[in-house]
Amino acid sequence: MTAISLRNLDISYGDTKVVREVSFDVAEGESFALVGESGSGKSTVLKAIAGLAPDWTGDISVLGQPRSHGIDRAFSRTCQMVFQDPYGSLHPRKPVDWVLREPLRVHGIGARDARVAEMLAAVGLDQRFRFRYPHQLSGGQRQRVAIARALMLDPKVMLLDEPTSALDVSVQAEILNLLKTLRRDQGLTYLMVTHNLPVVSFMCDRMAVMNKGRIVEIAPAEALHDGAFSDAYTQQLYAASGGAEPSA
Ligand SMILES: Nc1ncnc2c1ncn2[C@@H]1O[C@H](COP(=O)(O)OP(=O)(O)OP(=O)(O)O)[C@@H](O)[C@H]1O
Repeated sequence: MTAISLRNLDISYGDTKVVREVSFDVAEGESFALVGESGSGKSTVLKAIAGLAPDWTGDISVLGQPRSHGIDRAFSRTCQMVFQDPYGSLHPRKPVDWVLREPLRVHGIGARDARVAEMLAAVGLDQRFRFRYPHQLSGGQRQRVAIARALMLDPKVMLLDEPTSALDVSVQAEILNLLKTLRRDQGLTYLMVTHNLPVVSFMCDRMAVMNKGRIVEIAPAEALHDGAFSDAYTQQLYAASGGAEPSA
């Protein structure tokens, strides 16, 4: 089954169109990367899927469910987003326990204690972390909490926006390994934005390359082993990265 389907997606901020005619499918269970230079529109595509981009046209569907404009509760149960800066999804004055329960409260779901314990364990945090505040956590621990929060509603699709680029290199590897394990154990589909080709090589099955708001090439991640890309822009990106051997 197709997990994410985008057709002719155009996205604007005011009068400026920043994403043009973007179409691709991500299969269920697949890990798919969106790569490209800064400003090419990668994060904006994720935001539109998550309902955070105000002005878009085209078709977005997740697991066969079309996305409407604005807040879509049913949609957010199946599809959750993790941001580069985990502070974005953690309330600075609330403890981890509160942060993890919040999505359940919003959706009126019970069995909260057990779910909090289960998700903390799934991201490798001990139960004592429930009572810590975001400022008492390391960057890697904050990102683990943000991932646990995203998983609280048992989503099938995760939108990952540079989930490790704000972290130290050794912590990046830990979080990438965690994401890999969670994908396998929870049967998740990933759509991941990154500018880091080694991360694509380590984490992803396929990648779409964006340049100035458009997709210029969709290729299997294996192409990163020998740089066998058909598009000139992709070849340039590959050369600029100095190759793409896995980093973790
Ligand atoms: N809230 C906003 N208002 C106006 N323009 C925006 C807004 N957010 C992004 N843009 C513009 O949209 C374009 C695409 O931005 P986007 O963040 O999607 O790029 P990106 O490829 O994810 O870049 P990066 O890798 O730097 O995050 C850029 O020109 C950016 O300046």
